[in-house]
Amino acid sequence: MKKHIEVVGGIFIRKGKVLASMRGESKYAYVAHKYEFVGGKIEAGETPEQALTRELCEEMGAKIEVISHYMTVTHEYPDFIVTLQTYLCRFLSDFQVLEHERADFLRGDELDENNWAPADAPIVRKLKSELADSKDMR
Ligand SMILES: Nc1nc2c([nH]c(=O)n2[C@H]2C[C@H](O)[C@@H](COP(=O)(O)OP(=O)(O)OP(=O)(O)O)O2)c(=O)[nH]1
Repeated sequence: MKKHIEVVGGIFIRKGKVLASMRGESKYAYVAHKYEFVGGKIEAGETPEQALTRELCEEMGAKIEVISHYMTVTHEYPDFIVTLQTYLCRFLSDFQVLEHERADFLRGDELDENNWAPADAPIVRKLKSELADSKDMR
């Protein structure tokens, strides 16, 4: 049976642009050099919010506020199954790109699900349509 992992990702929107962090090399080719939401695996005993706060400190040296749940998807990869919970967040401090290959703030019209980890595609599509439609997301 495939391993099922629980992952949390933070969605940071600034001036209508979404933070997209690019993973570097990976033993799984389908996520290598793809954009993802900054975050990682939820450890035993952690809430998703606690995991996000810990991961943002580790990966970006940042303090954050978790605002609200955005969307959860479950996706089956060739080697494992991931349930990815995403939350809208905001930075309470500066941040640095410590563990990713790069990080970019992308406009809605620059969000292309093909550049993202495959599990993220439905979330990227929702963000793209909401950024196009609504001023609330800005
Ligand atoms: N962080 C993150 N991971 C994602 C996303 N989409 C997606 O498929 N994943 C996958 C890639 C990884 O295989 C897995 C997350 O594991 P990870 O390696 O980042 O977790 P971690 O930071 O706890 O790392 P580690 O302790 O295992 O080294 O989930 C996403 O948007 N954000």
